[in-house]
Amino acid sequence: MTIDGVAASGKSSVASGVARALGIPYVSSGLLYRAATQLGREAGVRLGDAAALLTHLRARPLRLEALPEGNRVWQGERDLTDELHSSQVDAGVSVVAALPEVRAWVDDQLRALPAPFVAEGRDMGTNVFPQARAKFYLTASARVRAERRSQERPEDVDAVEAALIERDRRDAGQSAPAPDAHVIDTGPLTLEGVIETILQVLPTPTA
Ligand SMILES: Nc1ncnc2c1ncn2[C@@H]1O[C@H](COP(=O)(O)OP(=O)(O)OP(=O)(O)O)[C@@H](O)[C@H]1O
Ligand SMILES: Nc1ccn([C@@H]2O[C@H](COP(=O)(O)O)[C@@H](O)[C@H]2O)c(=O)n1
Repeated sequence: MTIDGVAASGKSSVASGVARALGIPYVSSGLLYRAATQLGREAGVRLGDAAALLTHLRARPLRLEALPEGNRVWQGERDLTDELHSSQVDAGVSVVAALPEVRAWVDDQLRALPAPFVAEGRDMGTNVFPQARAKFYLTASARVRAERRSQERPEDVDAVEAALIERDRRDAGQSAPAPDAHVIDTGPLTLEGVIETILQVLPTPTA
């Protein structure tokens, strides 16, 4: 199944909860875009330079570890995960994610993972796993999302809201609900409420 949605709509928290209830892993595609961005920044590669970025990424392959409590990204023995949710990465990641070559690099890694799993991101239901048996798309107002996200960032809520709106604008080309997705406004719901809503509409597995 797939869970897509706008920035900070609750995708990874919800995917983790749903996956745990189902006893399967979840995979956070955004982490791979974030890792590509962070590694490009570190190496001084211009973020819009797909060829230079991919040469750099292919020389040091990444591994996405689909832990139920939170995915982690490794490069060899180095765990990059805790560096990937900074405001600097937030600000650069949409440039990297707009590159078709980087999208193909991420999609290949996701499609190589052993099923079943819950995939979360922007285009999981539309592009990467169009055959998924259940698809969800999470939304909430920018203000609600900023109030939640500002608990996790040093910036104030207005600055967080402006950054979320800008990231949504830049991501709009690859972030849309699949025609067969259930769209859920998480604004009035608790995290547990969103997870429960999804579990209730999941189709029963057929024999
Ligand atoms: N329904 C909800 N009610 C209250 N808080 C929520 C809800 N959903 C998510 N949150 C909180 O909002 C914050 C953002 O959630 P999360 O990181 O899961 O979003 P995301 O869509 O994966 O974000 P990003 O797009 O930046 O990766 C977290 O602090 C999470 O606990
Ligand atoms: N399927 C996806 C997932 C992510 N992106 C890009 O990565 C950024 C970070 O993703 P988060 O889920 O961690 O917010 C996001 O802003 C997109 O630019 C994507 O393009 N496709």
